[in-house]
Amino acid sequence: MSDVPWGEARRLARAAVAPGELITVRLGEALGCTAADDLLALGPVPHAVTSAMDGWAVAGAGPWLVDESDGPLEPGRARAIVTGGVPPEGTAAVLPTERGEVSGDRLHGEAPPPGWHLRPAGEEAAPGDVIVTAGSVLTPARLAVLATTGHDQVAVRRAPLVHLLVTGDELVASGVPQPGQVRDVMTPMLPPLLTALGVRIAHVDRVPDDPRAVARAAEAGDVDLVISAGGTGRSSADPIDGAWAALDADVRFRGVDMRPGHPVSLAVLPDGRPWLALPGNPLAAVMTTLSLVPALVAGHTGGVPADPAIAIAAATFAGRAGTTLVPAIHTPAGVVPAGTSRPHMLRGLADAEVVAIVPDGGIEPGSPVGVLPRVW
Ligand SMILES: Nc1nc2c(c(=O)[nH]1)N[C@H]1C(S)=C(S)[C@@H](COP(=O)(O)OP(=O)(O)OC[C@H]3O[C@@H](n4cnc5c(N)ncnc54)[C@H](O)[C@@H]3O)O[C@H]1N2
Ligand code: MOO
Repeated sequence: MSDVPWGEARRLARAAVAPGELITVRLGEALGCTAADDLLALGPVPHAVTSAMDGWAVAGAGPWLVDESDGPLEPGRARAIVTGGVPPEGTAAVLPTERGEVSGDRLHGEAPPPGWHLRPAGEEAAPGDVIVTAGSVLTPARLAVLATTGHDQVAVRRAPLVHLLVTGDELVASGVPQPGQVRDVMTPMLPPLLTALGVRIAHVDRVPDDPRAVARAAEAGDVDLVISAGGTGRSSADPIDGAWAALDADVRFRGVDMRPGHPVSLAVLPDGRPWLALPGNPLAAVMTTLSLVPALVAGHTGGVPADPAIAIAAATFAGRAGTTLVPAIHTPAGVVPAGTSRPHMLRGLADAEVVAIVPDGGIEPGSPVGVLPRVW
């Protein structure tokens, strides 16, 4: 099986995941879920004409007689109003508190232009406007928009539950590693990184480099996705191939034409759960996570993985064959490589603000380049 192109790997990843269960949740429980349908405004926002200022609703020319009644406002009259208040019928404009002065029973001030500080009904949304499109992740601002337009509950799909397996007999969890040992960076780094990309971490397990142990660990756990780190190679110490063979997994790709990270592979277990196998080199694990996890999440939630943003290169980004992912930083002239970014190194990534997606042949200064936003 030869390496698949980067874009094709993202399509295959999205297609490998069946949509998750459709549920209805109250707004307070919907954060991070994905809207299953287009959501429409249930009423106009604002619901009526409202005042944008504390002050007085006025009608006709001033000075105005300050009126404390409830009925329509007659010309030559003013009535106190607060921000968001519904002005009485007949209001021509709102005079803010700081623009008027009351002496006796009269309000003095410059006549406001008609409609001043009056918000029209439905200015933000008319009933039936699509306010959140199907497939959108429900962020705090989207939940607020749903609340203002009258929603109490929404039909959603939850973020996928993930079982993370970290392989590597050489790994140690604390202290300065001795020769032959490697400090485990995946266990502290991947769960928050994956969470930022829209998954829920159900379990994190360190497993030995033994195909049967890895297969057993992957079978346990009621989750939507399995993600493993390490062991994708072909040596006897690499357990992923053996675990997939033992579980009769359907391999969708074995390797992607990307650097770093070309050994990344994807299979689907007989019970339908996809398993993304990240390579063990730490920067390769992050670059493959950034490349493919959003596509898996989109498959589960019915969303669409965001396209890379576009930045301008302010330096040469050397491209190897296929797609090269390069940690980069912003400068006033554009993005430049972050440095110290070999596949086994994380210092460049730690300082990076974006990851540049460099096509075959590289990018010259002044050219646009796709970038992925920081979640690391
Ligand atoms: N003969 C070949 N050897 C290698 C190839 C190849 O094509 N042919 N590809 C290289 C590339 S590229 C990568 S990436 C790695 C992929 O290796 P594995 O997925 O099998 O990962 P490991 O062998 O388990 O680990 C590789 C490297 O990363 C360190 N590692 C692993 N897990 C962790 C962790 N949790 N924290 C910190 N460091 C970790 C591990 O100790 C190894 O040094 O294969 C290359 N070799
Ligand atoms: O995927 Mo590997 O990083 O190119 O070390």
